[in-house]
Amino acid sequence: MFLRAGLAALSPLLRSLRPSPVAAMSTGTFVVSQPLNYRGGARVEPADASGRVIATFTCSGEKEVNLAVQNAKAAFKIWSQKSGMERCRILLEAARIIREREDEIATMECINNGKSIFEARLDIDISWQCLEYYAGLAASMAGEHIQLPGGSFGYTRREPLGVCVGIGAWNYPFQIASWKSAPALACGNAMVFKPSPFTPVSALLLAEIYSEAGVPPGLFNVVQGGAATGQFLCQHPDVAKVSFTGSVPTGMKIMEMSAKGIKPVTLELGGKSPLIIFSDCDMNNAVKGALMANFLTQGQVCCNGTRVFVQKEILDKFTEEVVKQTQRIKIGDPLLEDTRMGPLINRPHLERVLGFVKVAKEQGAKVLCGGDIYVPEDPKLKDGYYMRPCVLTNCRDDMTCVKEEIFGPVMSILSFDTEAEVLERANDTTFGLAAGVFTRDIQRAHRVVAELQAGTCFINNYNVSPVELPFGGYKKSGFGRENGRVTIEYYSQLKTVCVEMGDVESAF
Ligand SMILES: NC(=O)C1=CN([C@@H]2O[C@H](COP(=O)(O)OP(=O)(O)OC[C@H]3O[C@@H](n4cnc5c(N)ncnc54)[C@H](O)[C@@H]3O)[C@@H](O)[C@H]2O)C=CC1
Ligand SMILES: C[N+](C)(C)CCCC(=O)O
Repeated sequence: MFLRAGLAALSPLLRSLRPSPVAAMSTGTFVVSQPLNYRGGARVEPADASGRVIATFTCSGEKEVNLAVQNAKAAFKIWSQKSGMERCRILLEAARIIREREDEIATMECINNGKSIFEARLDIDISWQCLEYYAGLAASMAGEHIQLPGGSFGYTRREPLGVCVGIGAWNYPFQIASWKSAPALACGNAMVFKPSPFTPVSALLLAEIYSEAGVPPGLFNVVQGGAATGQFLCQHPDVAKVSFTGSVPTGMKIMEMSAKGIKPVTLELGGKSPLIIFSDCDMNNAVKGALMANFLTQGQVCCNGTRVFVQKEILDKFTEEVVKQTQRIKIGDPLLEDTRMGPLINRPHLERVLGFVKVAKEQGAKVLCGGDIYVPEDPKLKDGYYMRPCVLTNCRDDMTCVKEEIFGPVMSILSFDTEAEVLERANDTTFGLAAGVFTRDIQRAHRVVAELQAGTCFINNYNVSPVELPFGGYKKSGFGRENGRVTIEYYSQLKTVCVEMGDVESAF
């Protein structure tokens, strides 16, 4: 059931883990027959005899989760003893292999998720850059030395946490596995990663690449499954930390389970981010920014700027240009070079997104383009989950399409008069993942982002993600950060060592 959904754009079947070379037209079929768990440095079938079979993979149960954690514990003993430089070399080698195999991995990701091959390549670039970045930081992880009276002193050691769990969403499968594992491994941890059951195949490639690069067997393991498998992982007593990307309701459950074991969590959850376009913006860039903020990965992006606030003076011109460019987006077979939008992740999600458009119309919004099913000319793709990207206008702040995360290609345009007014409206949400502002006035740009309640803000661009910059949310969009130097702190702990150089002055 799950797997069919993830690959439905091309075929419900999976044939071989290595995709056949892609010519001008997609073959439309893809079948995986190799095991999709990775434990102790090799592909394995889950040990659970009674596991529930979903398409071609078996959900991992408690026994398999235990085995994966045991393998990770054993590898942690070896890995955590290595110097930062040793870890750096291996991570750099893994980054090099990803780069070398970029086309193969991108093709796999495209089939895995349905995003265009063009975008999948960008995801793979960001992934190897993330490994390179944390490889570079591995050797500089250090504590401090603190002088105390009488020649005594203290020092701190930055130590790994142990076995970390990564639980991924389906929108950026390979990238999420990289964003979680690269800092974890750089800090000396081991990881058990559970991909979304909708996109199970690409994390395995990362596991094999880590092994090929020289990590000890068991350092990075993949267990397949859904909520039940995720729960076994979160509740496992030997798991030291959970890093999660997904929806707010699941994030709450993860936090609850982790609380019982006093485990730190990183939560990268959803959003309903504002993008504010002032009348003094560079119009071309603002229009491009609005498309970047809404239509990557078929709009299924947590940090998308889906509430586009446009200052009244330029509303008509901006809207006209956005609609023109949205209508030009090439939808279709994601494996073709000129495609920019593939299918949504599965049928229920497509119906959910179309449902949001329907409600928007009922509540008075006007559909300027798209918002309906798209049937590609290629007969092999006619049952795919395609929809045309949608631009809504006449929106009000109280409409469902403006309040709730749609997670699809639906942009809501709202108009505003003043800076103070737009700030209040932009912040009037329980989410706080990202926000953006387009203006030529630099004072205003910085003043506005200082007031925006969001963990990641963009000035005069949107949805770029250099790995050097921390990424994460405020409010219900979660906490903890991914990427950037700060993430080292989320995958390590500080030990204080107090050293006495004199005699013990006893109170007794
Ligand atoms: N922040 C983001 O990037 C994402 C947000 N979403 C939002 O969530 C909605 C639903 O998408 P889903 O894939 O169903 O997200 P989800 O939050 O249910 O699942 C994300 C991951 O958590 C796992 N999981 C689910 N329940 C769990 C539990 N009780 N314990 C441990 N792990 C558990 C899933 O198997 C998956 O690997 C989307 O429509 C979208 O609104 C979805 C994907 C990514
Ligand atoms: C790469 N980027 C910034 C477009 C999205 C990354 C966050 C996500 O997992 O949705």
